[in-house]
Amino acid sequence: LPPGPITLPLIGNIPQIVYYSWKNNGIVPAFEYFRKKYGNVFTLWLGPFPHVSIADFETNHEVFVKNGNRYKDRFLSPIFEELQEDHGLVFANGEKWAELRKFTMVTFRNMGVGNEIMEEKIMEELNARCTDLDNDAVNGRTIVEHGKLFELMVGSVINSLLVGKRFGEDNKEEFLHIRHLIETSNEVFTTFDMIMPVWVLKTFFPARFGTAANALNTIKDYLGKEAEERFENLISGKYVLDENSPKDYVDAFLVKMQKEKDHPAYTMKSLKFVLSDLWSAGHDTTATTLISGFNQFMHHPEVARKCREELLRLTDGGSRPLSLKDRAESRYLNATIAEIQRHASILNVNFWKTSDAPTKINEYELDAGEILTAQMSALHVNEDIFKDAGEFRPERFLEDEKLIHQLIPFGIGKRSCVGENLARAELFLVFGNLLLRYDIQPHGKLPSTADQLPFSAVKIADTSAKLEFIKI
Ligand code: HEM
Repeated sequence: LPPGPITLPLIGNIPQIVYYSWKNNGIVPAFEYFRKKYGNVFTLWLGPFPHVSIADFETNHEVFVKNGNRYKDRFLSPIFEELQEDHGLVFANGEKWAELRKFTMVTFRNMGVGNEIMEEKIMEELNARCTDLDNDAVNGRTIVEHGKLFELMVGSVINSLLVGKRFGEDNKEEFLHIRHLIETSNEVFTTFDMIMPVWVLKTFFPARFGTAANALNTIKDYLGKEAEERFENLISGKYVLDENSPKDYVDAFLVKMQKEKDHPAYTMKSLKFVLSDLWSAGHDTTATTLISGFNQFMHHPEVARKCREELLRLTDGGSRPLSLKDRAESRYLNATIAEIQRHASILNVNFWKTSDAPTKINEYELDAGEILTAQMSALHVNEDIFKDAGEFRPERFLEDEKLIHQLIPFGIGKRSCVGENLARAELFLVFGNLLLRYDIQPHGKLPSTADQLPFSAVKIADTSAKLEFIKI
């Protein structure tokens, strides 16, 4: 195995991980400490299990892209293996997962490239939120809790793309209910539940196991109810599918279901799991990136100003909205979004992958079944790649145009993000058009740009401050 700290019997490197996380104030700085000491590929033992982290681009590319077929399996925690029954996209492996991943990517691509549904839905949502902001303005200023604004906006876009319904004033409660279900489920699943064998949970903690199972089923059933209704209407002839132009993800899935009647991936049960995964994986990630970005702008108004200058130039002084067609020419905005994503690096600890055959990484020969991961957050603070990594400086991507290829906020290889195209479109259109329409300033205290949960697996942005949106 690649080098790492000295391991102790049974507890492995847990004492060192805890100590260096505490000393450096977070898991990511602890990873950077280990990387500097042991190299870009290092092993940490979680109890009796070794984990190999890869924190540079070249090795990640070699392992997860060039030899990607060997690393397509996600390491699944026993409770997820039991509850997901190999359904869905995030906590599943095998042929059904591969088929659904391909279908989802093609469907999103068709929505984006073929007929621009994606851009239309994002802009419809953005325009509706801007109308609300303008209606609430007092003396041209609207005070906004930006955490809530972006959570609702992103939730609306996903819901609209998946089941064709955005959240307006009349059905905002539905959004809050979905948020509540996802938050409850996040609270229910602790590290303890993730590592315990299912028989232990079922035998000694049956109530706890029941609560976890219930939380997952409730989300799935709630998010799947629109699809269920549509399916029933389709069977009874009340709903007619347009095969050539499905209006959302559920339509596309139902078309496929009719064509592939015997395929185990295309069933109503499978659809419910997929909808739930797309919602959960696509919501917090995108909303957190938007919130982190605006928090950065409050500390770096000169960056917001430079983006605006570029956008005004591209849109003839703001006489039209920014569109995805402007992407190639928005060099400064693209560099800024890259720097926002580098700092926002959603996962402090990336999902683990297992290899299905013995492999060689650099000079190390790894057995089949070893656990590996592209440790993205560690890569994004790797000083050998991103000099002065703690600084927020979009210019770094303009000074060295190849640098952007070393940034992997959506992961790398066969398990990289399925929603990357959608997320990139959302980030570009929302950041760009809001900067074009509003001068945005802090209201009261400045939001923090630091991760609010540096000891957890997922990053959380500061949503406690308020912002002022001043129409330009
Ligand atoms: C800025 C926004 C987003 C970021 C930073 C992000 C990041 C990621 C990352 C890091 C992974 C795991 C990669 C790995 O295991 O190595 C992932 C997986 C995934 N993401 Fe995203 N994501 C974003 C938005 C979305 C959206 C909008 C959707 C869908 C609507 C989505 C759906 C998924 C799914 C389904 C997976 C699992 C893919 C698989 O295992 O095959 N994500 N994402």
